Amino acid sequence: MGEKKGFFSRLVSGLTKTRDNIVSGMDSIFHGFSHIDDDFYEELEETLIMGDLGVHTTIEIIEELKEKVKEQHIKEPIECRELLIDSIKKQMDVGETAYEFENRQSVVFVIGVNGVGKTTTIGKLAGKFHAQGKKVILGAADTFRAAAGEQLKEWANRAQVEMIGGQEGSDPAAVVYDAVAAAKARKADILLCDTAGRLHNKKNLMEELKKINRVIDREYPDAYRETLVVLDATTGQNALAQAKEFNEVTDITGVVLTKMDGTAKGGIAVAIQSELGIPVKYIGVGESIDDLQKFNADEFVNALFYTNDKKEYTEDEE
Ligand SMILES: Nc1nc2c(ncn2[C@@H]2O[C@H](COP(=O)(O)OP(=O)(O)OP(=O)(O)O)[C@@H](O)[C@H]2O)c(=O)[nH]1
Repeated sequence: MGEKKGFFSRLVSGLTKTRDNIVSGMDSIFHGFSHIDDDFYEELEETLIMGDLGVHTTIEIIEELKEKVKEQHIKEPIECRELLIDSIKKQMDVGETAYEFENRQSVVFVIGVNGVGKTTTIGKLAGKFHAQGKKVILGAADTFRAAAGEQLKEWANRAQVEMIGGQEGSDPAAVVYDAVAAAKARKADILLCDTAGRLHNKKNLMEELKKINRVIDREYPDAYRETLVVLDATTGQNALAQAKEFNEVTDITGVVLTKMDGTAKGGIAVAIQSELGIPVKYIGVGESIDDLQKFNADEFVNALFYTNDKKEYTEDEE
């Protein structure tokens, strides 16, 4: 394995396509227009929407830009660049992102539809926490899909953590009950539960999550709760729609955005934080166990727009 690059430079290289999609388009508008007019705003708007920032967020960003241009008597299109960057950061502001569950005795529910990278993400999280010396248990409560348990077991082995459950067709709440018993018996720090992600039947999903929650209320009341929804960044607006639907079913405390390596649709991170007010807590940047990073909105925007700035950010856990 090659030497690990710093967080910032890895982000910079991983976001190449997203940058090409959003920033290059914007920069050619800034340079292509000689003055600020309606066409200029329209083209910018189109670029941001095409860049997956979301219609609602884009409109707010453009409105804010128009106000600032007026207030500050700005004449040159290029002067809008910094204003736009600030505005995107402001849209993404969801306050400080809490990772309390990492340092408390906790139960983490991981939800997401098939194929988004849920199992991989759980494996990566388990590997990360295990490497930090934490005791981790995996609860294989996605019992609906055939082979989900086996796949999770492979990740449990890779991360060197114990997995409970995994039998296709068993009751998810029963798996969680067993996993909680194991977590208590082994004094686990973090219980990571793979939970189902069937969105086509929201009512059932809601009931299932409620039932699982009741088990935890009863059996493990002191455990800190975290609910992460896993979304595939390459699906763009579809990921945003999924997040909205899951948020109607349960209280999501964070998003994991997978496949950020090499996608042109990384702008979806802006839409998620802006339109849902939910922090993206981690991003997946590859298929192997250490390809998961904590997400920081300001650094993300900086990595998109200030590519020449090769600051080496290092994550404390790395
Ligand atoms: N490039 C890249 N691929 C990823 C990432 N995360 C997951 N994948 C790949 O995406 C595919 C689907 O991942 P899974 O973890 O199996 O997805 P899942 O959501 O658990 O899907 P089911 O098991 O079908 O429910 C696999 O080939 C993973 O290797 C990532 O961050 N980057």
